[in-house]
Amino acid sequence: MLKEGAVWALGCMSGTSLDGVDAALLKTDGRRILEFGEARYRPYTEEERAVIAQALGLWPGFPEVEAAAEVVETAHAALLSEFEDCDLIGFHGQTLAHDPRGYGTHQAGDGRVLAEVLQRPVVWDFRTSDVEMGGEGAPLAPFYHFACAKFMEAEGPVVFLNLGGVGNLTWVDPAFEAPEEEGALLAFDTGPANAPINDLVFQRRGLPFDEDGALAAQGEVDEDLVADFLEAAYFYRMPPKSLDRNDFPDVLERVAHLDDADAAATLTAICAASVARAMEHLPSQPIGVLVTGGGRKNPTLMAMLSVLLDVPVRPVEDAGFDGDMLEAQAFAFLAVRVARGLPTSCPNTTGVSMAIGGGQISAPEAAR
Ligand SMILES: Nc1ncnc2c1ncn2[C@@H]1O[C@H](COP(=O)(O)OP(=O)(O)OP(=O)(O)O)[C@@H](O)[C@H]1O
Ligand SMILES: CC(=O)N[C@H]1[C@@H]2OC[C@@H](O2)[C@@H](O)[C@@H]1O[C@H](C)C(=O)O
Repeated sequence: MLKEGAVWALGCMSGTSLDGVDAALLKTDGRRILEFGEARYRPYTEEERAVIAQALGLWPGFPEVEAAAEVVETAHAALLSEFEDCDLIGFHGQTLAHDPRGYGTHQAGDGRVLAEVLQRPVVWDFRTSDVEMGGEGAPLAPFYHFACAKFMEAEGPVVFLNLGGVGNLTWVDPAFEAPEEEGALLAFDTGPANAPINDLVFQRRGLPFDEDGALAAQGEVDEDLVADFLEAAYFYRMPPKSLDRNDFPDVLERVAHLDDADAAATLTAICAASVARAMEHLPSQPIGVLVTGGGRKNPTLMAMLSVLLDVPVRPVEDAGFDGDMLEAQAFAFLAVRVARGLPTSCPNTTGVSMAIGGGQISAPEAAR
């Protein structure tokens, strides 16, 4: 179905912080990054965000989930139709609930709908088969991080740290040759990242996030509270492991007695400390940590990470990448891998029993 060699894939991601949809074009053969293309962002309107938020934690069958799926499909169709052309679309959708050891994982949005609207083949539902095969279903960006490490010609193991609503990291050793699933990677979710900070400043100040970490910078960290938080069982589990956005439901209650600035500082420190704890699991010390996702724009968080980690902490821009679009590019890359029958996860990235390729491919009816 897909032509041979390198193709232009359009990847899109609607992340756990519910801010909007990122979409980016990537030229790739599913193994290497050949060229970066146009990228665009479409924020959700307040109404759209509210519809999605209503469905968080719910599973298919609830009317809230159907309503959220419609919002997700409409927003993606509007954004993706602004792009000139592509060979294939990688559509992540919006995670509403993630419980790999229980109910499974669910990303709202139907790839078949997008294939019809956009008249392009769409790869979607990337996580289900990994969970069915015993994996965590997340994180899935690691195979793309491997390609990024090769692209930047990293001189040793590097860590890609994504600070979105939830944090996740990939340790990758670019010295390995493909097949990369045989040891070049270790990946897992680190802990809560921006989601609790956003929730706090929204509750207390009606703001969407702590811009530039300004509020946290004025506060004092309650170190006992941070240490106590890190006693949660999740931080003692060996990776691979993954989180749902709401896996720490009491995190805001824990800071309820603190004033706004101290609470923001303490939640920011919880994010940094959980990353530091995660680094203890790595096979070897990386030469640096490259930070992607919105958290890299929070100088207070970046400063805390620099203090806690023994290696340089830099935004991915320092290595030539676009930290707002890395995840969208990852799903472009993964879409091509799915179409080519290449694996998208392996035991060291999701804990799946063997390297497997997830995802469904839906072609528009006229092309079938
Ligand atoms: N200037 C800034 N100062 C502080 N925080 C910021 C800034 N810009 C973005 N952020 C934070 O980054 C968040 C968005 O990050 P991002 O877009 O990486 O999340 P996401 O992709 O939805 O999440 P995930 O990777 O978990 O799916 C915002 O909600 C906010 O908390
Ligand atoms: C289930 C799910 O959607 N997980 C997301 C979420 O957001 C960050 C972290 O938790 C990561 O595990 C994952 O996203 C990235 C893109 C991934 O799969 O690599």
